[in-house]
Amino acid sequence: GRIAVQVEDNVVRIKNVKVNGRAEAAGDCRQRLLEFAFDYCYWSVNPEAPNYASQEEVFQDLGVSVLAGAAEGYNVCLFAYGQTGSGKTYTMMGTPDSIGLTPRICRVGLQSKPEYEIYNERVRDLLRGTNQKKPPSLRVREHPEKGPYVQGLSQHVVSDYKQAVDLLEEGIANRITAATHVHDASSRSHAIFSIQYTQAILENNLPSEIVSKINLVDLAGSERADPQYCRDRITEGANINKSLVTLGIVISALGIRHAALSFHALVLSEGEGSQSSSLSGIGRRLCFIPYRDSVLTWLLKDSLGGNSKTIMIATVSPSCSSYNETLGTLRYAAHARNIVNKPRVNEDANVRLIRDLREEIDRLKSMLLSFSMRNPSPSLSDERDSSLSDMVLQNELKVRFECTCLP
Ligand SMILES: Nc1ncnc2c1ncn2[C@@H]1O[C@H](COP(=O)(O)OP(=O)(O)OP(=O)(O)O)[C@@H](O)[C@H]1O
Repeated sequence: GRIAVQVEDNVVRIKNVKVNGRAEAAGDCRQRLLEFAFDYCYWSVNPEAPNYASQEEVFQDLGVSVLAGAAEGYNVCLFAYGQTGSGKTYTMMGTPDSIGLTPRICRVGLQSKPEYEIYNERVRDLLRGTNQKKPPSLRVREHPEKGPYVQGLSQHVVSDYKQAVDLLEEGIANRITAATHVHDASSRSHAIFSIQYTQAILENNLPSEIVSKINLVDLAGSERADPQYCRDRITEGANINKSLVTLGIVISALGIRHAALSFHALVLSEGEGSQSSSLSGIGRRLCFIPYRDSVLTWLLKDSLGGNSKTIMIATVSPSCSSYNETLGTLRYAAHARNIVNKPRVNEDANVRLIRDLREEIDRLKSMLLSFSMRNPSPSLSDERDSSLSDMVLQNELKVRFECTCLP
């Protein structure tokens, strides 16, 4: 078809087909070009074009920041969303001649690698190595601190790139088989590659570990995530892809919540406290985030408004014939930009405790020193001295005990 999309720097423009092609009617104020700005925009239609973006360029912009975030100790999530055939799998996995983000990220270093898919709200382990025709579905549970996780998912330790890529290929092969078992195309399932990135470090001469999680998500085609679906429709029919609809609702709700909180902060700064507190109460009620309405959003809870640095890749077809889908995807992505996450470094709890206790010991020791300098007579300072010395001793014992608990 004709090309309806243009990319210039970080702006995507789409020709409004409802206006273009018609003579400009008097009083028709609809825009001929609809514009969306993002952090990065890539054009990959024609390799000869001067602004053609290669897989390497996308990796340098996005993959490197995923690895940098994980190295700093943050959880990171990168997910691809878009219409069927628009290039999600190409971007996330690539082809043998043009490898995508996931194998490039694996190249740099990883420790263990569960891989699973969500199909029709059921989670299946793609690396269990079972010959069963229909692999069993796994349960999703929620840990009070670590968040949602898949119970019983297999973990695979890898020591080099080849092992990682072999696992990746096994998972992709199983994903297709699993989907055909239930008479549907591969794009009807979401694949999540979860990498546990573990760094062994020495902090203050103590061995410690920083564990961060990288989730690389190749979603099913978004054409079912019609914006006209309302929450009630989710419960209708077993074949509706609940996950993508809920993802859309979660993204919108998070955007609204952020806008409501920003408005609340603005009103507060203008000194209208009582009015603003009732407003924030309404905002909270209106902005309930239905993460648990689908397995996908439940598992990605941290990546959407939680403890994670998250990148959303929206893939679109440049063709006029995909106008509605492309516009829908760009609008979803524009909503997703409003989400504010709260990432924090996953510090080893024992190491943090030891650091606090050591700081306390130093503080008590300096108190002891200044006290004995101010009171040179031993009889005066004896009592105070001994209680401070006791505290120092107790803390030193605690530090020794915590050190023995470290891995
Ligand atoms: N930027 C690109 N350059 C070259 N080929 C591409 C590009 N994007 C996609 N393709 C090719 O187009 C076809 C469809 O892409 P892909 O499988 O990645 O779509 P998808 O969005 O994952 O679809 P589905 O939702 O059905 O899984 C593939 O053959 C892929 O190799």
